Amino acid sequence: MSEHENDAWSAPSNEAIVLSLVAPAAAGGVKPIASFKPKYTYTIFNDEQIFGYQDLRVNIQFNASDMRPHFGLNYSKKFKPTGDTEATDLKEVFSEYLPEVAFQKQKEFTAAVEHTRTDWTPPGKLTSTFRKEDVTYEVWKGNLADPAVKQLVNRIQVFVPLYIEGGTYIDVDEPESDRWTIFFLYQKRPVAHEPERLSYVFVGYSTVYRFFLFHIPTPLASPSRNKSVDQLDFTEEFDLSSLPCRTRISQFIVLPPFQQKGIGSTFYSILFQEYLNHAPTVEITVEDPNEAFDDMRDLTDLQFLRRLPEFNALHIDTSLKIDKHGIVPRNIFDKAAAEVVRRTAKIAPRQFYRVLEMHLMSRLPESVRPGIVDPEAGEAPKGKAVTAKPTKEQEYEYRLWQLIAKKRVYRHNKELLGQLEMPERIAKLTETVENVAFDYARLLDKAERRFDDGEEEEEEEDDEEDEASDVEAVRTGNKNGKRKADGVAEAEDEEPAIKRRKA
Ligand SMILES: CC(=O)SCCNC(=O)CCNC(=O)[C@H](O)C(C)(C)COP(=O)(O)OP(=O)(O)OC[C@H]1O[C@@H](n2cnc3c(N)ncnc32)[C@H](O)[C@@H]1OP(=O)(O)O
Repeated sequence: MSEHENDAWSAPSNEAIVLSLVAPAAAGGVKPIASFKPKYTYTIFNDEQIFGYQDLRVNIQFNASDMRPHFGLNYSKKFKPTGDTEATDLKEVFSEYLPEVAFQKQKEFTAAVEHTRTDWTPPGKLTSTFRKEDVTYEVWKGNLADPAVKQLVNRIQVFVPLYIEGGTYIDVDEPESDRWTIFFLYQKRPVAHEPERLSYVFVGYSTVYRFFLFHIPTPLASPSRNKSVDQLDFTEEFDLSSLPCRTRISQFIVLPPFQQKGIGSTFYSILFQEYLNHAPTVEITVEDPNEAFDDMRDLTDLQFLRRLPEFNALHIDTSLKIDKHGIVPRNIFDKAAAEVVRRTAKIAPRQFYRVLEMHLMSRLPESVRPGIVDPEAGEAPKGKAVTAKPTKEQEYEYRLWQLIAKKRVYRHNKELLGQLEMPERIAKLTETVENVAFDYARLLDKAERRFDDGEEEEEEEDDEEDEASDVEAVRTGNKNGKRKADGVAEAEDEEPAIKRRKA
């Protein structure tokens, strides 16, 4: 087949697939509430192209409440098989991603939507309610071992490959499925033809996994955690869920129609609060976050930490004297006090110390505080007031801040650094810390704009100190992605790799 003919029968899958949330219509049948396109389809279709149809539309409808899916196809012409070439069997392709119920007849789907129980509620337990723009949202929490939770997860997992780059399905049948907690986020909106009645509309969800901690960190947060697994008496009956654990947010999705409204940030804060109050959780981590999630998390963590007086009390000790050619002092800020805040806040070390750096940077005198300047483009600082020339003391404070950042960046990239010659290292570290500062300035600017507009009122390392001086460097650096800016994308924490199994 010629390239031209091939093109005539190919459709971009990101365009051809249309997802929609539907609800019962007043006059019978179903009506769409929201329609949206996938972001990624490369794990499903080579080159994100579907072969064999003209005017193709793949309609994946979901009953907005229980998320029962329906798979439908529309096209004007289908390619007639020639030799080994035939149209992609779309039903077969999607049967790997959608549960069987999706392939029932449209009539059956419509009847099921029409007959959704009026008292239907999401599975699990209602844990939180909040309002945004006069709309009520509810967060429901359930365990994957609950069949109703499992059924709903099976229906919505298709959003993972469609919206999370590199995201994989969770194995709903794994023997220890009870280690998964699922948070469902729903909107409650009035039914069009019965305004006094409210119905549920699915907005997003998050999956959270519990890792048992085999080594209990010190100091212990409470005497009840004063056990390691070796010390437990397995002849006694005990509740495994009471063991100290690290809680990891694995997948987190807000569907496109609900994005950019502050809903994701609120949902994340609710999850975070849930585990702050959960005694066995020692640390809350996130699995392989992307940049959008990182931004949302940085701003939310910063806002949360700034509410803690002990965090606000952390400062750069400008009385410290540093020797240009000596080692970096240990206590440019009070490390012991910071560690107490970190453990109380249950934030993983790398995330906590990044947010602390960002906060300390925001407290630098304006004359030396990095602004939103692209160090590569050499732009002028955006919106930065023209300030007086910094004093020597101010410059010294800024140098101390740089040392904090350089030390952390260096430590996280030690192996790579070892491969560079000293002059190259110095240059790379300096450049990377400039990029980190640029990224912090970008985030602080967002934080200022977001938290000043009243939006929030709606809401209810190892001990080893390296002796790196500030003349050392990292190999990689990317000005916009902080993970890249910090060099190697290292794991946020260390834990047994027992979770991911593709269904
Ligand atoms: C661990 C993981 O799973 S990583 C993968 C994360 N998930 C994905 O990438 C899946 C697809 N994407 C999503 O699900 C969502 O986009 C998320 C979860 C990343 C973010 O959710 P959202 O609800 O859009 O977040 P939220 O609205 O709080 O913040 C996003 C933006 O809206 C802005 N915003 C915040 N509040 C408001 C508001 N009230 N009005 C308008 N905009 C707002 C924020 O400042 C932010 O701006 P930015 O894009 O410049 O950073």
